[in-house]
Amino acid sequence: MITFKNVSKAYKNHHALSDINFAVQPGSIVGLFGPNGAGKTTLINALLGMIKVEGDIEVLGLEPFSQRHKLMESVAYIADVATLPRWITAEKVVELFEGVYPKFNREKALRLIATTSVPLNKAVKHLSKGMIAQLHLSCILAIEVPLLVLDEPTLGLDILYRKQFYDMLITEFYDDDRCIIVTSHQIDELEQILNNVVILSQGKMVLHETMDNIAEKYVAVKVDDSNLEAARKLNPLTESKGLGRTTCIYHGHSHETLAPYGPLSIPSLSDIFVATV
Ligand SMILES: Nc1ncnc2c1ncn2[C@@H]1O[C@H](COP(=O)(O)OP(=O)(O)OP(=O)(O)O)[C@@H](O)[C@H]1O
Repeated sequence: MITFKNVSKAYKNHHALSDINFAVQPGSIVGLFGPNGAGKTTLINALLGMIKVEGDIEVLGLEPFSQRHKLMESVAYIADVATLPRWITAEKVVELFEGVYPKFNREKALRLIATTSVPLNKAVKHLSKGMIAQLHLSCILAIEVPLLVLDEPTLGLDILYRKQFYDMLITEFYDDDRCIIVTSHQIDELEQILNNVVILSQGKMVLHETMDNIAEKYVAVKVDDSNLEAARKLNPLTESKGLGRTTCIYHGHSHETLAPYGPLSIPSLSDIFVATV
């Protein structure tokens, strides 16, 4: 669905993206992570044809920059859920989405809104932030496009709404023919729903793996302090100190090689993030 070949973007002397290569298949839910300034928004802007870049990008068979108008018929892009015009009613928000997105399914949106506590006749400014998020989310999930791009969608929402957001994304939007790209700084919350991970650092792609490969290639070992010197000889990516034990993250060693140094586990995505960035 998406192919990036040798994609770079420079602003004056600063490389916001450097030689990015990756491909995304239908059915992918891709987590796009990176520290502040890593290039995530630039990558999304390139993907949506909002900026001109060096290299080749193909999204749904189109070249985004020159064919953006056509591409936008098949893409929904949402940054920051819970930012809707405050002066219109919830019902008018549904109309607004219908006007903006050709593939908006009004009946689905109304059905999803009916499962929330959002009253259709109330102005957005009279709804709580959580209700606004539910309203926005119900509308987003009713856009029937193959590609959904979410840039920090749950910013400012509490943990319950964030969880509900991701649950609904899977149950109400996802299927094998669609693709979701989502950026967030809350890495571990997304871990359960992703099947692909891209990590950027200083404009470079430092990791692009399926979640299955990550579970195979990365191992966390709780090493007793008495074993630490020996464990260090295997070049852990990171070490984090605990009481009497140090957790070392390794890449590319077999479980047999690492087992003598302590109990093994799959590292969390945030541990891998820290280790790679
Ligand atoms: N229009 C622009 N002009 C000049 N520099 C820019 C422009 N847009 C982005 N940059 C620079 O490119 C780099 C990548 O920025 P980008 O916004 O893509 O990062 P990000 O990963 O989305 O960061 P954050 O997590 O903070 O939103 C940054 O150093 C930024 O200052």
